[in-house]
Amino acid sequence: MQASPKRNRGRRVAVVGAGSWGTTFGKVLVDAGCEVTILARRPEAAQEIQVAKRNSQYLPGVNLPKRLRATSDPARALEGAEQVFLAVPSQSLRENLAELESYLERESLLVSLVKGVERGTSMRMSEVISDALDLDPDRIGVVSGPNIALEIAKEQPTGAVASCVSLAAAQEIATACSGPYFRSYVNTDVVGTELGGVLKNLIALAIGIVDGVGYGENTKASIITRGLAEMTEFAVTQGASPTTLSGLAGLGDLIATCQSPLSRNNTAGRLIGQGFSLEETKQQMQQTAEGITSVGPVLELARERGIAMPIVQQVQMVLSGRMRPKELGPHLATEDDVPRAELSLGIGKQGAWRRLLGRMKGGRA
Ligand SMILES: NC(=O)c1ccc[n+]([C@@H]2O[C@H](COP(=O)([O-])OP(=O)(O)OC[C@H]3O[C@@H](n4cnc5c(N)ncnc54)[C@H](O)[C@@H]3O)[C@@H](O)[C@H]2O)c1
Ligand SMILES: O=P(O)(O)OC[C@H](O)CO
Repeated sequence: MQASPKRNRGRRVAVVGAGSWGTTFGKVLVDAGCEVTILARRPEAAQEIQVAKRNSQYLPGVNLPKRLRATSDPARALEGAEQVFLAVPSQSLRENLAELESYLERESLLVSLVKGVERGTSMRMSEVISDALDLDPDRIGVVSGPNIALEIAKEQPTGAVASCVSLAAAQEIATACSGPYFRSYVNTDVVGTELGGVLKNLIALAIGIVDGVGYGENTKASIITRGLAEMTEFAVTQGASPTTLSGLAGLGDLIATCQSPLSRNNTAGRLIGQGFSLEETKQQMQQTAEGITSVGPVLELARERGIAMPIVQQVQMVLSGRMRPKELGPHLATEDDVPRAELSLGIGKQGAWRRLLGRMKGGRA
């Protein structure tokens, strides 16, 4: 299916959040042919996008499309919007939803662009949406992939995955956000698509840390490779399909985030690796680095499922000052320090890879 702006003619959508991703995604949707209004928290931000077609704080030097509208009035932003894309920091999604609830159209799809989990509940964002708005899962979608905002704002081509338990809804979402430089594929694995985006941030923090220390490509390649195994085992125990983790929303995003100096998670890790404290790092960063808040809830879920995540665990220890950055590496030894087969992390009797391999041996996978 060749995406064409014509397919989206008359399709009204809204984007909540006028930061780097919300603004960029608004442009993606306009260039895909949709009628788009961004809901900005600050009236001045809405005014700058609406009038000057700029977002100088988050996307310096980028000219936004003339047809992109912005407002700070939720009623105007959400009126007639058949899809509402959410691009606010994960820890603020619930409060944003509470403010928006009374303005949402009855049939609208809610689509998370957010790559974090909620502290306190450890919920993924689709779960937060469902919990906060009591929506059926077939009205909740996710878009995720190797999507560094500034590159896309400059119209550099990329792909993403639009996911919903309803394939028809996933296709509607993918159609809305497929245009000349942004191509969306579909799947129905919301858990895997969402967790790919959450977990790659944690591995990107690790990469930033070792980069800041001055370690080279062997260390980084080992962390990326073992990090993907760790991501996959975790996601599969949460109900994801392993194939999603080897697609755009998993491996694809992992590569982009670990390689790009534009990544905020990678940048935050690098500052910590260079010797800045977590507090100093947060002060220097003017934007959202979701991995910093996701690391605790992810490790909590991992503990509940009886799986270990050695790299993520080390990231948490470095962030909390319990491990020196230069000690972080692909330390994949388990407590008993027994060498393991490469494919299996060999952790926990219920390890997902172990089950998967068992099924493969039995000819069922
Ligand atoms: N920037 C990217 O390249 C990119 C790409 C894909 C996904 N994402 C994800 O999108 C989400 C948003 O990221 P971003 O890069 O746009 O962040 P950002 O820091 O650039 O912008 C966040 C926006 O949310 C708004 N906001 C609304 N309520 C808020 C509140 N209570 N507290 C703080 N801010 C509030 C801010 O005003 C701001 O406009 C994150 O989960 C991120 O992981 C970002
Ligand atoms: O800048 P980051 O680290 O939040 O990463 C941005 C996107 O998630 C990359 O796909």
